[in-house]
Amino acid sequence: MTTHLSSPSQYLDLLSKYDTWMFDCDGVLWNDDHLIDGAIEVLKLLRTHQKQILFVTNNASKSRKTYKKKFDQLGVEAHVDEIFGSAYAAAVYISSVLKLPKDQKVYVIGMNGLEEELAEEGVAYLGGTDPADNTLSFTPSSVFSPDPSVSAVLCGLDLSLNYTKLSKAFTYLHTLGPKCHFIATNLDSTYPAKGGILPGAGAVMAGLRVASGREPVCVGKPEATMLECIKAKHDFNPERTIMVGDRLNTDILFGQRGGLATLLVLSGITHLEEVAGPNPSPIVPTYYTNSLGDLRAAGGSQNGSKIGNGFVVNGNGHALNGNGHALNGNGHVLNGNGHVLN
Ligand SMILES: C[C@H](OP(=O)(O)O)C(=O)O
Ligand SMILES: [Mg+2]
Repeated sequence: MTTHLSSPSQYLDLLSKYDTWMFDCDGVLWNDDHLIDGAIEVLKLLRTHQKQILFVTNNASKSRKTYKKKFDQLGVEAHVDEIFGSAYAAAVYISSVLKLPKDQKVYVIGMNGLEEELAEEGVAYLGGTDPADNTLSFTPSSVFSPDPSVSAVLCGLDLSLNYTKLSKAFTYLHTLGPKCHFIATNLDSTYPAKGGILPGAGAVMAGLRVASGREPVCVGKPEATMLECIKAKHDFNPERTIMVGDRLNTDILFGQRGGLATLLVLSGITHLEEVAGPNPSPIVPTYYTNSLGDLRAAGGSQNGSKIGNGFVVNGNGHALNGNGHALNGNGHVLNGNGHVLN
């Protein structure tokens, strides 16, 4: 059973319940470079309450360092060691879980964020943003001769996807068979962009999955690898940790599998009907609300200020009714001492 958050006291309750707040990025903090209204204020509110903040994104287009620049540009306080992306998770997986021998290489379908994280982890790679692979001209007669040192194919969001990359990645998977690891940064079918949605990493690698007949190992949400990367760097109590996301089959499932509470926001991929019915998803978040900005109500917003859901709140964070009387979480009118008026 999920709880729809709608009153200041419910948001306040969330603040007291959880010490560690893990945030998905696309669809929660921003859509492309368009900040979600109130996101900055809520993150500041959480930091003033000494909450542990972590960012957990499936978007493999940027490295942690490049994400830090995006946070800075958007005015969102974030520290590199708080940022976990699927590009980082993929590099750690290859170096520390697969323990790919140093003389072996990874063929990459992906962007420079993925290459930066592989390089940081000392993983040799080819493909990716190499100009020789980023060409639209292809000679179908010639199947290229694979690099004998390649023993893994890694696929992530690639805005420059083309047939050359697809055919090279396929050739490694097809000729080497099970000896060639097939790894996906994430399988998101789409991602939220300003004004709509666009094909995600899952769509980028669909052709490779069909042609090779193989399913990749996914390192991004909802899989555990990302949480293992976080645990390797940060201590936190799962029982007092909440994962905030916009996609049920990645963010919310990731939280559930990690034993975390989950808060779904409707500012990205998921629509209200998928959580409130009439035919809700079997993936049920602990809580849901319209947008991260709704949590401003937990901060004792300035008297009379509007918050998410259209509530006007007083200085104690209590919503006001049409006559300016404060209400509790159940909508009962409170007296000046916060007691319910009979
Ligand atoms: C949508 C996803 O990013 P996230 O929502 O995990 O930040 C992605 O860009 O594939
Ligand atoms: Mg998202």
